[in-house]
Amino acid sequence: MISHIDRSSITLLIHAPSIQDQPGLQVCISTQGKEHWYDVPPKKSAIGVNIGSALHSWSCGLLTPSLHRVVYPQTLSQVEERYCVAFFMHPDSEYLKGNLTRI
Ligand SMILES: O=C(O)CCC(=O)C(=O)O
Ligand SMILES: [Fe+2]
Repeated sequence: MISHIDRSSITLLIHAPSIQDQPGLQVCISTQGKEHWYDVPPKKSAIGVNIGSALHSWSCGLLTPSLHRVVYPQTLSQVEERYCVAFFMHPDSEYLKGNLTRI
């Protein structure tokens, strides 16, 4: 999966217990104009939370959306599949269209 920022407000990433140990998700952190990709270690009973572009916009840029990608783990055999359930929380287009004003 190519690098991207989710368009959601937040995204929840859930792995089934039997496949908790499947890596692959990487997050990008930019420092001094250079991109560094870090593995997100899978954690038992954890739910990953991504900030998407909608929440970035609502927060007037205060919250940074996470640039991420999935790289097929070299440790998995070719026949083994990787599973992740992603829940994208999207804003209702009838409601918020702009930024939230700061209080
Ligand atoms: O498979 C994953 O760990 C992340 C999936 C993802 O980033 C997406 O579906 O937008
Ligand atoms: Fe994503």
